Amino acid sequence: MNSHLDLDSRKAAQRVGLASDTIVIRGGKPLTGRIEVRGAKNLVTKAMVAALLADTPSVLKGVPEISDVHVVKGLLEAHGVVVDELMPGELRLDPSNVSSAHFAEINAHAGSSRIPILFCGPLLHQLGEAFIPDLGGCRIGDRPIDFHLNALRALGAVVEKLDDGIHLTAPDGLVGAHIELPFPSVGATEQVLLSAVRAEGTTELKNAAIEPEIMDLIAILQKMGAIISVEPNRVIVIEGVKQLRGYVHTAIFDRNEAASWASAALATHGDITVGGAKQQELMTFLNIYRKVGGEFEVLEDGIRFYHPGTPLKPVMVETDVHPGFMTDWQQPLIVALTQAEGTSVVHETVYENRFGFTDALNEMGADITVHQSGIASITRRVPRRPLEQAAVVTGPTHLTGADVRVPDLRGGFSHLIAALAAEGTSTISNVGIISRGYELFIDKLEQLGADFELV
Ligand SMILES: CC(=O)N[C@H]1[C@@H](OP(=O)(O)OP(=O)(O)OC[C@H]2O[C@@H](n3ccc(=O)[nH]c3=O)[C@H](O)[C@@H]2O)O[C@H](CO)[C@@H](O)[C@@H]1O
Ligand SMILES: C=C(OP(=O)(O)O)C(=O)O
Repeated sequence: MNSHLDLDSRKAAQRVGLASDTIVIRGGKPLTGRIEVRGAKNLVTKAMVAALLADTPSVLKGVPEISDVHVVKGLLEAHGVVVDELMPGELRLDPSNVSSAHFAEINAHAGSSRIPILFCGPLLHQLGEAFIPDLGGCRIGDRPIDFHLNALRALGAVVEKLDDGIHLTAPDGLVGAHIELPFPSVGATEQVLLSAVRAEGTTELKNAAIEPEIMDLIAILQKMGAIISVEPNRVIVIEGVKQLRGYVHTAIFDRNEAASWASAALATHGDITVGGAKQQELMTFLNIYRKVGGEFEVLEDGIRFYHPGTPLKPVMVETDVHPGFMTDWQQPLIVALTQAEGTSVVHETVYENRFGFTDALNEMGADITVHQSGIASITRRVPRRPLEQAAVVTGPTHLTGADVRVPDLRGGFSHLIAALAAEGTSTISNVGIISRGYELFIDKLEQLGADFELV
């Protein structure tokens, strides 16, 4: 992360109630107990943007206390949307008085999250122009926005690059188009949905992403009055409508947070019930969890994940778009794999630089080798991508405490788990970043019996 993000992460930490940016963990104690997960970071933030498309207020339920929500709230408010918290986790978003924002106000959020790029379509519909600040999000690869901009241009937008962001106009309004994404990008699919939904005419999107969070966004847009059909083979057809109304919606649970706590249970020999987790959206994760030797029990209101006490087994994992194994799940799982008996291979096929966090794990005693150009294998299912990487994890290894600095959201969570599993004391700095996507994680660690202090 660059220093700008570090500063942002410190601000984020304060906003979500973290008194400190550094945590000292005394490891070697299993995490046990129950915690709850609420709405997904990767849906809630987009649902908040969708509210901007309506002419009446929306109510979003299950909103987690994470810093990315604060960033989007700030951007919406800068555009005149009134955001009220009706009760904890329930936001009312009123777009009745949408107006242009001062660039300084928007720019205050530069480098904080990736969500600002999704304001393009809604702002073009509401105001006829959009200023978008430079994006943030985890530095796990180049993260270009070419698919977004090409899709917007296909719909009729004119994009002008500025020194510190982009400016868009749509002189003839947005008009439906045929768009094919080079890769089923989550963000670019959402970009097309949020832009085409009020465009004139029909848009056909090929090679669309179909993550559960995208399906939830489509459900929200349908509640608002949109006509969107999800067809076979990653095709989404959007018939533009003139007007949309507000929605009332409970966000899909955060499957990435749930999978992270599941891996924490395995890595620490623990037993964690994740309230709010559901089986269907985690099916691919649960298969790998079972292959590694982790046990789980699907409950009415959550899933219990636990280490059965028998040795863990190595696995081969290929990250992929949905319904594949999500790229955001590999980092915490790799900590558990350091305890498996044998050699695991994790192929990262979505991002080109997502194993930086393994350096700190090696400092703690793990045996992980990253192959920057990936590894070919005849047993591979996911086609090789030019920029992919692979991590070879040999276990079991004895982890001992170390001083580490959080590099990004998921990598940071994996450092927390490693420190909790390790013998001795670890000092982890820059933990504010973890608040981007893990609601009240300090409280949850406390609930699960972790031995730590904030300094
Ligand atoms: C806020 C949010 O929802 N973040 C998620 C979203 O990120 P995000 O929406 O940014 O991820 P994408 O699916 O767009 O990115 C996938 C791949 O496509 C590439 N790409 C993307 C857009 C583009 O214009 N050009 C391009 O080349 C990216 O560099 C990456 O290699 O999906 C990712 C993949 O499931 C998750 O890891 C992130 O947690
Ligand atoms: C990469 C992630 O998020 P973002 O796209 O918000 O950076 C993530 O959630 O792991």
